[in-house]
Amino acid sequence: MAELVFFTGTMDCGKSTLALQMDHTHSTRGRAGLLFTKHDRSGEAVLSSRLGLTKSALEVGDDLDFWDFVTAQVTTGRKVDYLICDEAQFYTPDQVEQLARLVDEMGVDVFAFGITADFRTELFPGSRRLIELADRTQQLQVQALCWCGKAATVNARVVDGVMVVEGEQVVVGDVAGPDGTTPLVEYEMLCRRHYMRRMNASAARAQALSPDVLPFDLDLCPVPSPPRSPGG
Ligand SMILES: Nc1ncnc2c1ncn2[C@@H]1O[C@H](COP(=O)(O)OP(=O)(O)O)[C@@H](O)[C@H]1O
Ligand SMILES: Cc1cn([C@H]2C[C@H](O)[C@@H](COP(=O)(O)O)O2)c(=O)[nH]c1=O
Repeated sequence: MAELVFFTGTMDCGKSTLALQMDHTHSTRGRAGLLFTKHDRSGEAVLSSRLGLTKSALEVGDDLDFWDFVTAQVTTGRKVDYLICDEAQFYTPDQVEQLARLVDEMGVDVFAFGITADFRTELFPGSRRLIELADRTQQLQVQALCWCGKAATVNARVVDGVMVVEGEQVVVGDVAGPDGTTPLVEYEMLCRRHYMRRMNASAARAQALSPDVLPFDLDLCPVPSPPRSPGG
């Protein structure tokens, strides 16, 4: 029975690696698949893992109709057993519905990979529809960690070193601005507590070094006595 599965987790938890592994596993058993991605950080029409593996893929534009595309392929004699859909948070809800239809009416397995929520902790529209429609939503096993050591659950956006909670929903990560310089937009995975306190790693370091927050318990931190005057 074909399935629509949504593999999810924070950024940097191994989703694209798993996407490439699943493609490998299925294709080496003679199954025919198509790979799709959208706004991969390595560029257009490529599915890349931080572990270094990359594979060419079809870039998903907002006007792509998965149903029309795949049924056209099948009509011309191409076998399509499964789809690998990376960065699926960026797909439109309509596209997610087309994927579900391919599962139900064409028996095509759809393996979708993506983050659920943006840097404001709001669901991406594509991810919301996937959660609503998937046969299974599976959390990846390798969790990213917050700087404090706890499991990270939130993708925070950091612009020029400072965590922000306002801005465009879609900004591909780890890129300099259009002029190639600033602002540098990065993402940092945080636990909820530190996200709520707006405390990413550099803010925590700055606070630890600040004299304003040095401990003020006299037993733990005695005030040094003034120097004794000679002969006094
Ligand atoms: N040099 C490395 N050695 C081992 N694992 C690495 C290395 N660099 C990144 N990783 C692992 O790669 C995973 C991120 O891979 P990727 O598939 O690109 O993530 P995602 O698609 O979820 O953003 C993380 O689990 C990270 O621990
Ligand atoms: C939180 C958040 C992320 N993005 C972008 C940044 C990356 O390009 C992708 C996630 O890719 P990954 O393979 O899971 O690392 O999403 C964004 O555009 N907006 C956000 O709020």
